[in-house]
Amino acid sequence: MRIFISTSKYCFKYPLENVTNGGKTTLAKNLQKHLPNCSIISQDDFFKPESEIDIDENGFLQYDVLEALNMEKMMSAISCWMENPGHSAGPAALESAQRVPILIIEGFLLFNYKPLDTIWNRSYFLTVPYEECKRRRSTRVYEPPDPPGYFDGHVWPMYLKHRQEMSTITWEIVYLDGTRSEEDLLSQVYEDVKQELEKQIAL
Ligand SMILES: Nc1ncnc2c1ncn2[C@@H]1O[C@H](COP(=O)(O)OP(=O)(O)O)[C@@H](O)[C@H]1O
Ligand SMILES: NC(=O)c1ccc[n+]([C@@H]2O[C@H](COP(=O)(O)O)[C@@H](O)[C@H]2O)c1
Repeated sequence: MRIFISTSKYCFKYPLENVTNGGKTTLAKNLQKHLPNCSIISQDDFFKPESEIDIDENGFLQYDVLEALNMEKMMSAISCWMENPGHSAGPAALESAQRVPILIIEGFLLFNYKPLDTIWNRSYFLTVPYEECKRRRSTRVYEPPDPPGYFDGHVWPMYLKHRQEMSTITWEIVYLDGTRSEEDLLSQVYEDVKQELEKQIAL
């Protein structure tokens, strides 16, 4: 997850990322309930249609790679928000930390996409162990649904590859244990965002 809080003076953006089913959508929505001028952009909304997804030698659709996503379209959505952050923000927004526009970008492949590198206030990465991730994934139905063997044959190996690529990242990422309760995770990130807001407002 990445969070971006914005107006021309105060800009806050927060990316939130994790392995599939790590809980980023849940956390982003919980945060939105507590942050009055908060928008969410979800990477999941930018998957290409099935007909444009590559298939590997095992017949698995290659959904867990950047090429499966229309990232240009997602960047346009982010630019759009930045040009006009938070629909309800007027000049009064700048006087109150509560009303400062905030953008949360949540996705499972954000940190290895170079154009997104520079624009964040804070970056979060939710982790969950293999067994828990596999268990949570088995309860979800995607369109198209996962065929047998998909988690071990595509999803998890792609996640490990992505984590490997992340080892070269130099900016700070806050790692969150995705097995903690929703309330705990919300409270940690909310406090963090509040502090960041107060710091920015004081500048
Ligand atoms: N902190 C948590 N503890 C236990 N289960 C969780 C937690 N957060 C989310 N979940 C569950 O995990 C599944 C995936 O959550 P979701 O937020 O959609 O993950 P993601 O967006 O990372 O794929 C859902 O069934 C959700 O209820
Ligand atoms: N939204 C879609 O079109 C679609 C289709 C098939 C699989 N998926 C899965 O979505 C996952 C990413 O989303 P989550 O992080 O919400 O689980 C990927 O692991 C991918 O395999 C999405």
